[in-house]
Amino acid sequence: MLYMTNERYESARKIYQSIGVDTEAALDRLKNVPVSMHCWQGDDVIGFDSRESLSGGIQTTGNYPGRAATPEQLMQDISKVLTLVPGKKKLNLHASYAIIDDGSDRDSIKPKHFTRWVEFAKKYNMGIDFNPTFFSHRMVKDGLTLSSPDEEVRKFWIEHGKRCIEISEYFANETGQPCVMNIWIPDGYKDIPADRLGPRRRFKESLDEILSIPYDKSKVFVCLESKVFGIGVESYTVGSSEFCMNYVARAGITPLMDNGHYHPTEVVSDKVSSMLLFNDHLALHITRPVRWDSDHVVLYDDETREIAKEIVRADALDKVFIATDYFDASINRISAWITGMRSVQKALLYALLEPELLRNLQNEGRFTELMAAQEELKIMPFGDIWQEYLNRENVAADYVSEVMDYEKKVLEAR
Ligand SMILES: C[C@H](O)[C@H](O)[C@@H](O)C(=O)CO
Ligand SMILES: [Mn+2]
Repeated sequence: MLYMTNERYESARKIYQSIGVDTEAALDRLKNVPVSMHCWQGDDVIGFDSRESLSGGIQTTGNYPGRAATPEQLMQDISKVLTLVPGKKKLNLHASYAIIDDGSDRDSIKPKHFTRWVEFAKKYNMGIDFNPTFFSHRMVKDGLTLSSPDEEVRKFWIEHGKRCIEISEYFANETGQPCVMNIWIPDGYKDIPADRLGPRRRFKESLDEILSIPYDKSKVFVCLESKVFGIGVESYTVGSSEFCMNYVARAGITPLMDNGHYHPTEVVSDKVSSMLLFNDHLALHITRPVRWDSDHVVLYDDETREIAKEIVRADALDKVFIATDYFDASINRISAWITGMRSVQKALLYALLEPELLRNLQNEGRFTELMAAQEELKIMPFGDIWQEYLNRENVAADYVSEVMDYEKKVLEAR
């Protein structure tokens, strides 16, 4: 890896200054933007409660050695990742990562099943975000949870949702940071359904029941995540985009957009501005969809940059809850985490370094110059500013050798 000196930063700073961009302001802002890191990259979304195989139309492919199989191993791996990711982080947990020793099930989990996660988060000054887990469980019947025609099934999952709100509030109280609690259900049908309204009506009523419990809305931000289709659930998804957008608008909760959950030519970057005009907050799951898969490791690619640009241009870094969501078991999982987290942060830095000039060119109808300027920006000395950020955060640029060393010493011994 190339070693870059401070002189390179100084030179890059001046180049950005010449187009009206303050790199110091960008670096100061970036280090305070929380990115919520999903815990489920470390163990292929298996969790510690039911230990059932992964269901819900999502799939982790690959068999790279070293998967975290216990809470201790997962915490150990996350600790390693945290040393190699700069900036402010939150920890994003699924309910299936409860540490249970008393036979409790998902409809009866309690804050006490997460005390070790709270201790862990506090150690690293992290807030915790949370997700009820409506998959990989015996009470998923015919692929359905909150929309099931079976009342017993619905009741079970409604209780799960309620318990998760209580746990979210506990996380917020313990960490002193708000908890973003995201509801996503996998419910849907592989083939053409005979009734599309019924499941959606039942889902709506179930959500109403979950949200009927009192909770502090300044501490817990309940979100609803839509999806277009899942693996084996190709024809009909109960929690479609239209359903979720209408529901959040009516219930006053927060929309969550996962950029792997739309038709392949739709882009979330184009949706951010519309959502921000009508919502106080917007939550994002940043991922990288590839053909049928919604969950490849996030890269520093065009769409990730475009999403970041839209957030920054709208001056919405305080309104958008940014989280990662992907899982890859075909490569070193620690590296997958770091690559994805750093990619989001690089995209945010790129966005923070965008000159105001671009907007002016658009408003003045100078589209030829706008296109040329956007192309030129791509070859600005961005890498030197990123390197400076890593230096200031005391994080090594070359994470791969550290990860390989960890693989040899820790992962291979599992
Ligand atoms: C673990 C899931 O990926 C996650 O909770 C959900 O957000 C999703 O994106 C399902 O496709
Ligand atoms: Mn998601």
